[in-house]
Amino acid sequence: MRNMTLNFYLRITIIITAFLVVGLVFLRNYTPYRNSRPDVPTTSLWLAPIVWDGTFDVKMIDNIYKPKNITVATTVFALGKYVRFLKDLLESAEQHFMVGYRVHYYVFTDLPDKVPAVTMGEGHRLTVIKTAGSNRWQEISLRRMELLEKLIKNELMNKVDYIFSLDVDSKFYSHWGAESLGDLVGVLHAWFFGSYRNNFPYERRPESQAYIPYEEGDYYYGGAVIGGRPENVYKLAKTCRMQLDVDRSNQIEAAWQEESHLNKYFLYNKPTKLLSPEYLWDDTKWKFNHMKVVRFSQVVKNYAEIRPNP
Ligand SMILES: CC(=O)N[C@H]1[C@@H](OP(=O)(O)OP(=O)(O)OC[C@H]2O[C@@H](n3ccc(=O)[nH]c3=O)[C@H](O)[C@@H]2O)O[C@H](CO)[C@H](O)[C@@H]1O
Ligand SMILES: [Mn+2]
Repeated sequence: MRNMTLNFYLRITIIITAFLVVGLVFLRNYTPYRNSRPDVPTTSLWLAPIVWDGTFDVKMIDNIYKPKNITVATTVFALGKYVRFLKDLLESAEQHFMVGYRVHYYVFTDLPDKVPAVTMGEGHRLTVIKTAGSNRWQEISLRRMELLEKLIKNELMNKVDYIFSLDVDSKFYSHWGAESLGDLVGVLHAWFFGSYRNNFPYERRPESQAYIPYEEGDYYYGGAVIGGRPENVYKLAKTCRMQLDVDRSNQIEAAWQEESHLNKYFLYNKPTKLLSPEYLWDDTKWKFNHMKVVRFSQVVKNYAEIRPNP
């Protein structure tokens, strides 16, 4: 008799435990309101989403964006020896970048013959734009703002839905889709994410238009990824170009060229969407636990060998 009661209580306990376990698993996996990434900030202080793996559902995102039939223009600058990065960048982009959406790459180069023939996926195409080279890498990097401004004004405005400008010395390693789209998009620089703002390498000389005082600043944004709607990217590129012009006439060049001006711009014109360092990693960097996936990364390069000047 005593054994039977014990058995009975044991069974009840097993059944209740089973219900609890199933319930907890259900809550963890199926509650749409759970915070799936408690280990990282997923919004900025102005409530712009910060895109991390686990914070979005690709299928839901595609259901929203696919019917819109959008076109994403993507600019890449490959001047001088940097043309060698095009092959890997474009081939990996064709595997991972905006697959299933219309993409129009614009490759700016002084060496059009060296642009590799890469097979484009459906709806993807590429236009080469011949551009003058320079013997200063700083000049090449910062002139991107001016050329982007012109391209948008002459070609892209009212024609494409979104724009990305990407560094060429990079490679895609994993999915980069419509979750990255927004009105104005910036990326959190891998090396400075989580760092105190007085450590950010903003331009600190008040004589420069890119100046940011130590007590200001939200994030340090990478210059390698800029995105958004054409009218917003146009305003950004034009403003940065004008600030670069003022600096030039005052014979001052910001610490990190157009990246410094971009950071100043984003301080006063907050991006509406922030991409986590998953979208701009660095192949040389040690990975933290919160980095579940690397989508796009700067490849290892020998600066002395590849750049036209030190
Ligand atoms: C990861 C990241 O955020 N990188 C930024 C950083 O250093 P980086 O070390 O990434 O700069 P970089 O040498 O890659 O130059 C930026 C880009 O300019 C182009 N280029 C440069 C030199 C050259 O000879 N030919 C050529 O085509 C190319 O598209 C390259 O990707 O700071 C730069 C400005 O100082 C830019 O803001 C970069 O975007
Ligand atoms: Mn780069």
